[in-house]
Amino acid sequence: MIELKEENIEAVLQEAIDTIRPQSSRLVSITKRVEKVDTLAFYDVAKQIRNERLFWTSTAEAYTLVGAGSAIEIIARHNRFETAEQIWNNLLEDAVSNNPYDVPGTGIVAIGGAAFDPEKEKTALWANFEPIRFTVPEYLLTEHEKDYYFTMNIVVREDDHPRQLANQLRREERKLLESLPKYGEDTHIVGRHDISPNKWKQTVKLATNEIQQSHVDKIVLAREVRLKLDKEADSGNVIRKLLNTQPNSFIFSFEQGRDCFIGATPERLVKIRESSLFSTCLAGTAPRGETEEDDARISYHLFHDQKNRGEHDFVVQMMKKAIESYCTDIEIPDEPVVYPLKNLQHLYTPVTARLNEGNSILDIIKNLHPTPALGGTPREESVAFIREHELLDRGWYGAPVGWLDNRDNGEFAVAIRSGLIQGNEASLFAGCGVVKDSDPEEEFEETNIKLTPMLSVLEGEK
Ligand SMILES: C=C(O[C@@H]1C=C(C(=O)O)C=C[C@H]1O)C(=O)O
Ligand SMILES: [Mg+2]
Repeated sequence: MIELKEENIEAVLQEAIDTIRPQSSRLVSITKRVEKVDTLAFYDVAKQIRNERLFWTSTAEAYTLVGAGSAIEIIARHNRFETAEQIWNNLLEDAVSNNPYDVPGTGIVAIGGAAFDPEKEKTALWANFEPIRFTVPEYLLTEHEKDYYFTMNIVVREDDHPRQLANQLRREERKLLESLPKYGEDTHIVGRHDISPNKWKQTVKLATNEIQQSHVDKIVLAREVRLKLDKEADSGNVIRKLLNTQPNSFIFSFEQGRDCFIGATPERLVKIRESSLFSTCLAGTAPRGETEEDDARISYHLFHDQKNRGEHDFVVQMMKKAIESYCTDIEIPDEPVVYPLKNLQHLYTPVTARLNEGNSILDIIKNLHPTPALGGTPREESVAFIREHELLDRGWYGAPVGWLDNRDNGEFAVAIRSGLIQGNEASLFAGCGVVKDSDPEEEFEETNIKLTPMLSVLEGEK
């Protein structure tokens, strides 16, 4: 990759075009620091110029990425992680980057996600979501420690005119950066259809039988709820409400035309910064209490409950084993803590480690996904059970979503507490870890509380 230090867009484009290989194209990326921008206003106005929008925020760190349009798409079907990595590396080799800032998530950044299980038959619901897909947005806004950066990614060809391109970029930049926040209307739920609750409970029973009779220890089973809304949902407004109601979460949106996969997940899969690795084990669930006392009592119970501790421990053990092969200095506390969210609380164990050289974030995701928090343990058997018995196409639900940049930074979360919105309809998803002594009614109730965050924003609360 060529790194340029040139302020003038036209000159950067000219130089990239002058040195292009004949009959080829090349990515040019230009980053600058800008005044404070309202990230939701940027997201909102983006829909006027492109029909693809992306949003990612880590609320705990006030870190946000907002993307508009798509300069490059990385799509892979077979050997999806390796293929995506190869396309990404080839792209970077020939790209021109003009980014004077050493800030994670600026410059050439690919944002995207993957399907939970590419071997499960895909239904029409997820037609627009590939087994793996990353987008390098045409326009990217990065908020990092209260500073704002704007990146333009342009694919140039040898017969392009730098001045024309630069003029268009400046026009669209002005539009994106100078808009005022404006939100779409709230929706209300006018129809709800839980897909086959009784059959789902029978599948939980089947899973507990399987666990009791075989060497399988845990199987995560999810279900789907179909909603009808009184109007088309505005994803910017949904994001705003998730930001208001779901602290300690990763709030994400992947929108293409009428399809929008959106959610607020508390579960980090992996974060890489300067070869430090951060991950989390999150499994074991209880509701929040009505009063402080009640809440403390529930939390105490969750912490001491053998069934939940078992569910959690399978994730910790797997995580330990998985990262040992590519990390040193691994630190995992012996006991979880209780992690409170707005509608529920989880058992939570943080993981930190130092990443050995030569491992990319895509290698790690490939190794970790699915953890026993979303698949089960052992991995192959539990995923095979899900593939055979679960009554839905998970699509991107339960799978990694996030971003990586050209300086080996990146972060991925597990896409739970989420839904696929399509105009005035939506599918929400929630699952839970089934272990040997799981009770189908209780697990069903657990999925209900996990659906609450998305249900309440689609019902127009806050
Ligand atoms: C599968 C989901 O959540 C997972 C299952 C949990 C559990 O069963 O206790 C807890 C957190 C997540 O690991 C979901 O929210 O859909
Ligand atoms: Mg559970």
